[in-house]
Amino acid sequence: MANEEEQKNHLFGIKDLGHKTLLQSDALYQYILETSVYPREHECLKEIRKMTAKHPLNIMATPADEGQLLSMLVKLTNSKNALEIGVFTGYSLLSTALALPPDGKILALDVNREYYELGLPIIQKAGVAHKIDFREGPALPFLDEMLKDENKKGSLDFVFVDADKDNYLNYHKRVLELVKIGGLIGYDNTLWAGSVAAPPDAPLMDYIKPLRGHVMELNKYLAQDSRIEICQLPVGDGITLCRRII
Ligand SMILES: C[S@@+](CC[C@H](N)C(=O)[O-])C[C@H]1O[C@@H](n2cnc3c(N)ncnc32)[C@H](O)[C@@H]1O
Repeated sequence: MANEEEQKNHLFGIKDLGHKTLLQSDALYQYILETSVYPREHECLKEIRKMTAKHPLNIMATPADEGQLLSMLVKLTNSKNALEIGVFTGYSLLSTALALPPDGKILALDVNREYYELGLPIIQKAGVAHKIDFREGPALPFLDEMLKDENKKGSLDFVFVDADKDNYLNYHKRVLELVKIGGLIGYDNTLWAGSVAAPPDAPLMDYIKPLRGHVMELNKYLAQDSRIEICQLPVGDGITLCRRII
């Protein structure tokens, strides 16, 4: 029978992991979803989530707790002009669009319009399609075009990047010029299924392996970039929030 100190340590996961952590099990994650996320999830977000769950690439979808975080961040920052890179069927896009004020705008970039069109009827039903400017194509050249317009520099309040991980550093260089001082950028998947902390020779899934180095390089870069303040959260697959300070 464990003594009181051991029981306390076990409860908080300190004994097993050597540090404080909350998410010790899938059951705890389900608890968060069922207690704090799903009861407050907009009906149309539920609909996109359930429709996307049937898609063969459903692993790409932004999870509902992360959508809730994005919504909170958009509101806390009083964001009006947003950008999303990597739309898929639109869960994070709809979360953001719903959180923006009635005259808010979000530019949404994705190489694949077909994914977006799966969620579009639901976005229209939610009454926020007028806030969205969707553009099909690779994001980098689009950002380069935007940067040619001096008026676009510093024009964004909020950016969410959730696309090709090997381009995140390229996105960072550009997006940091497009976001205003005090604006927020969220980079998704910065824990990359936990692989960033795995030993170099650990067996990794095929889609994880080739991009792990890029995610680790991004994390190092963001940590030393004096133009931003950062906060890496273990929500979803890891999201690093960057606030532009200069
Ligand atoms: C992880 S999914 C995005 C998930 C989405 N945020 C959600 O809420 O479900 C990544 C998306 O990035 C898009 N993508 C990949 N490479 C891209 C690129 N170079 N430019 C723009 N979009 C890209 C893919 O088509 C895919 O829809």
